Amino acid sequence: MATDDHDKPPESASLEGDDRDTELRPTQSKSSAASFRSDSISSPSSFVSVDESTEPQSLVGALEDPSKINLKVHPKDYPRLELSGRIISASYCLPHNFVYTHNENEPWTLGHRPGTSAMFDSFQFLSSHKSSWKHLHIGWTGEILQKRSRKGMTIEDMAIEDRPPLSRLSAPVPLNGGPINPQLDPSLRISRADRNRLEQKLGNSRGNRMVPVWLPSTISDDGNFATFRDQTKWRHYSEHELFQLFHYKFPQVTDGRTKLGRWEDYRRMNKAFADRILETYSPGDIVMIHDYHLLLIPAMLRARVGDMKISLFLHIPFPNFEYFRCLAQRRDILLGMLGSDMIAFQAISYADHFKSCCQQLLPGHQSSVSGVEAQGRHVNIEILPVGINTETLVKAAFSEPNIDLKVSNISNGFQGKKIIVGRDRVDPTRGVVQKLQAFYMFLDRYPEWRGKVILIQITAEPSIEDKERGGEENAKAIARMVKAINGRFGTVGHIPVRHFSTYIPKEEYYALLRAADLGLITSVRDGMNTTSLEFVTTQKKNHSPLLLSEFSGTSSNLNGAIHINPWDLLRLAKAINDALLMSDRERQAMYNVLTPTMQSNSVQKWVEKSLRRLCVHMDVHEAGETRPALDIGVVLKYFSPSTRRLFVFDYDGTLTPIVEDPSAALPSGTLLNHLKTIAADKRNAVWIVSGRDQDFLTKWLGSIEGLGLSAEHGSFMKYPHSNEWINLTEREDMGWQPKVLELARGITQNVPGSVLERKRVAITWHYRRADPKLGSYNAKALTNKIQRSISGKYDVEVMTGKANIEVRPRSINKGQVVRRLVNDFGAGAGKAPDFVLCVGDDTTDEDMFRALRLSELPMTNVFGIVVGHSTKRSMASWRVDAPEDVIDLLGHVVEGRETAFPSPKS
Ligand SMILES: O=P(O)(O)OC[C@H]1O[C@H](O[C@H]2O[C@H](CO)[C@@H](O)[C@H](O)[C@H]2O)[C@H](O)[C@@H](O)[C@@H]1O
Repeated sequence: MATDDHDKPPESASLEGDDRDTELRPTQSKSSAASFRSDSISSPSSFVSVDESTEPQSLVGALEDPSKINLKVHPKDYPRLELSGRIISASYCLPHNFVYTHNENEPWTLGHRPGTSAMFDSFQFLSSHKSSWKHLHIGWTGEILQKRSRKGMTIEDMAIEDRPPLSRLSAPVPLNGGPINPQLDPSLRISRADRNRLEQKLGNSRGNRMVPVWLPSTISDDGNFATFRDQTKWRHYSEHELFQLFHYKFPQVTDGRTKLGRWEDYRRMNKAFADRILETYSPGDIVMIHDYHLLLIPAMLRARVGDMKISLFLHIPFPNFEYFRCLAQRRDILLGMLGSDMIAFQAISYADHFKSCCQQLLPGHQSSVSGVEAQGRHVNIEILPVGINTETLVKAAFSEPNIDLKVSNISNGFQGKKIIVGRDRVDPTRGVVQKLQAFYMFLDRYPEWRGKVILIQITAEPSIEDKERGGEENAKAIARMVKAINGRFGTVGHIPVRHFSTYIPKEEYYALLRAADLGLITSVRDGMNTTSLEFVTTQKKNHSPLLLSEFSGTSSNLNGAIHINPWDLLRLAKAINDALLMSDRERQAMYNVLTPTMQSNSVQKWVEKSLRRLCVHMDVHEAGETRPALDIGVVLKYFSPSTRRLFVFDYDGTLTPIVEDPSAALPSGTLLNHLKTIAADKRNAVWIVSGRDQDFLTKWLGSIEGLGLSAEHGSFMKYPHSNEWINLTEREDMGWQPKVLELARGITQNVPGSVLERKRVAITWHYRRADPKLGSYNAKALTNKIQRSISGKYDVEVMTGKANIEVRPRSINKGQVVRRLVNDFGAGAGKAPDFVLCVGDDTTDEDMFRALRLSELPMTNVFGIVVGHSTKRSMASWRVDAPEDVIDLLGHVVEGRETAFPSPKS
C-alpha cells in the first residue's frame, strides 16, 4: 500500500468488536447478509422499529451515526438503502508481526506491524462499535519469525515496540537503535495445533475477527506440519513487478524463469486468499479487497460465486497505458480486477489510466465515465482518496499529557531556527534523495538561511517491502546526501540535516509536526501520503505551510498545499525560501483553503463513503431488475412543502413517445403548457437534458423562457432566460468525427432505411426503419469498427440507444449536467434542493439517476423515475409505463393534488 508508515500502537489492530448493532438493525432476510436492497414501500415489516413522526433523515446523516438508520426513515415512502451486514476485508498482511516461540503454553507472540496505517485504521473503525457492520479481516501472517534469534535480541525487540526517543536529537547521524530486522529461519515447521492456536487467538466471540492466510511451502502427508520456506517469495511479484511499474519504474530485468516463478507464486498466493475468503463467506457478505498484492482475487471469487458483492481498492497509483502495457501479465491483471463490482482509486488520473488500459487491451470491454463494461457486467469505477484517523490524531497531538511540553522542548532546542520536517518510507519512490538535493540547492542559493534552518528528516529503516523495492541502496544514497549537506553547510554549532533512519514514537512525531515551520513532501510517485495529511491536521494552530509533490496522489486532494515538482530543484529551492518567508496572513489564508478538505478526509468518512458507493451500485445490481410503480401520493407529499425544487426531464421516450422518424417526435400542447406553468414558478428549476441538438430543442421548447436546456447528452447547456449556449466540450479533441462519419456513412449505404444524424458533437446512426436483424447486426459491426479505428487515439464513447448508436466524447454525460444543476443550488444547510424529480428512459439517463444517488441529497426527496416496462433495470427509484404517464404526473404537479391519479400499477 502506498500510504506512509508511522508508528501506530497495536490499538490500530484492535480485535475489539461489539454486537450491539443487532438491536437497531433492520431485520435481515439472511442471517449474515449485508442488506442494501431498495425494497421500500411494501415492506415496512422488514423494520423492527420505526418512528414515523421523526423527520426523514439523509442517508449521509444516517451513516454518520449508522445506528440511526433504522430509526428515522419512512419505509412506506421511498426506496431506501439499508447499510448493515458483514464485511470481509482482505489485505495483504494482518496488522501484526507474528513470532513463533515454540513454547507449549504460548506458542505465539504478536507484535505491531508498522505501515499501512490508514488501511488498518479503517479496519479498526469497521470493527468498532461505531460501525453498524460486522467485520472480518483476512490477511497473510507475513514472514513468520522465530524465537531463536540474533544474539542478544529479545522477542520484544523483534516485535518492534521499543523506539528511541526524539530527545536524542543531538545524537550523531544516523541515530542507532531503530527497529531490528526480523530474522527469518530458512525453514520453519509449525504444527496444525499451533496454527489453530493462533487462529483462536485472533478470533473474537463478538463477530469481529481476524483470519490468517497461511502460505506454507509444503504440508506433511497427514496435514499436520506445515513447512514455511523462503517466505519472502510471496512478495516478489507484487514488489518487483507491480509496485515498480505502477510507480513508473521498469522492473529489473531477470531471466524468464524467475519472472514466471514470481507470477506463479503471485497467482498461488491470490488463490490461497480466495479460498480463505470462500471458507468464511456467507451469501450477502460484502467482500472488500485491498491493494496491488491481491488483484487476481476479484475474478477468482466471481468465477465461483457469481453474485458476490466485491469491491477493490487500489492504494497505489495506476500507471498510464504506455507503462502498464509493458507488464507481461497485463491482461490477467486487468481481468482479475474486473471481477469486482466496484474498483476505487486514489485519484482521477489513476481511474482514467485503468479505464484506458481496459479499453485498449481487452477487446469488447468498453469504458465509460462511470466504469467498464466487462462481459455483461458493469464494473463501477470510483475515486475515493483514503484519509487518516483525524479524530485520534488530534486527540493524540493536542490532548496527550506532556505533548505541549514536548512541542516546546523541540522549539526551544532549535530556538531562532526554522524547522523543516519530512517523514517518509525509504523506498526510492518517496523522493528523499530529491528532497535532500533540493535542500542542498536551497542552502547554496539562499546563503542567508545557513545556520538558521534545520531539516529534520525521518526515514524509517528499510522494512522487508522496502528492501524488495530497492530501499537499502536508497538508504545509502540518502546517507551520502546527508553527509554532503552537513559537510558543506554544517558548523561546529549547527547541523543542517538531522536524519533519523528509524521509527520514532508517535507522540514525538506529532510534537515534531506541531513544532515545524514547513512540511516537505517530495515523493516522485505515491498513491496517498499520510504524512502530508497529518502535517496539515497538526498545524491547526500555527498554519505552517506544506510543500507537496505534484506526483503524490494526495496533491489532487490538497489544493491548499503548495504543489511542487521534486525534479525541478531550482524552483523547489525557491519554493522553500518563499514558504519560510510567508506572512502570518498568507499562512492563515492558505490554511483556510486546506481546512474543509481535511474535514472530509477522515478514514471513517472514507469507509462510509466507500460502502455507500458500493451499496448504491449494488442496490441497482440487486434490486434493479424491477422498479416499483410510481406512487404519485408520495411525490406530492414531498413536493408540496418544498421550496427549492429541481425538475430534470429527458426528452425522447420520456416526454414524447418513440416514433419512427426522429423529426416527428414533437412535444404535445399539454406537455408544453405543463412545462410552462412549472417553469414559471420561482421555486422550480426546470431542465430538459436530452441527446437532441440545440436546434431541435430551441425550435420546439425554446419558447418557454424559464426552461433550461441541455443538448447532446450534456455537451451544451442553456440556462433559463438566456439565449447563450455554454459549450462544455470546448477542450475536447473532435478529430474522431471525420473517421466516425466515414464509417457510419459506409454502413448507412449498406443498410436500407438507416439514417445518419449529424449533430455538432455527437454522431447518431439510426436503424429504426431498417430491417431489425440487419440493423442490430450492423450496429454491432459499426460499434466494433469505431472502437478499433479510434481506440487509444480519442477518448470517445459508443453508446447503444433505442434503435441507434451514438458516439460522443467520453468525458461528457448527462450525469455531469445533473451534478452541476444540484451544485448550482449551492452547498450547505438550507441551500441544496429539497425536492428533485428526474425522469428518463434509456441508458444515457442512467447517468442522471446514478449522479443523484451518489449526491449527498436525502433520498426521501429525490424522485428518479424510469419510463418503461416493469422488467426494466434502472438506477431510478420508481417507474412509470410510458411518456403519457409522465405528462399526467406533470398535470398533478401543476395542480398540486393527487386525487385523480390512478393507483400505482404493478
Ligand atoms: O436523450 P434523449 O432526449 O432521449 O434523446 C436520445 C436520442 O433520441 C432521438 O432518437 C430516438 O428517438 C427517435 C424519435 O422517437 C427515434 O426515431 C429513434 O429511433 C430513437 O433512437 C434522437 O434522434 C437522437 O438524436 C437522440 O440522441
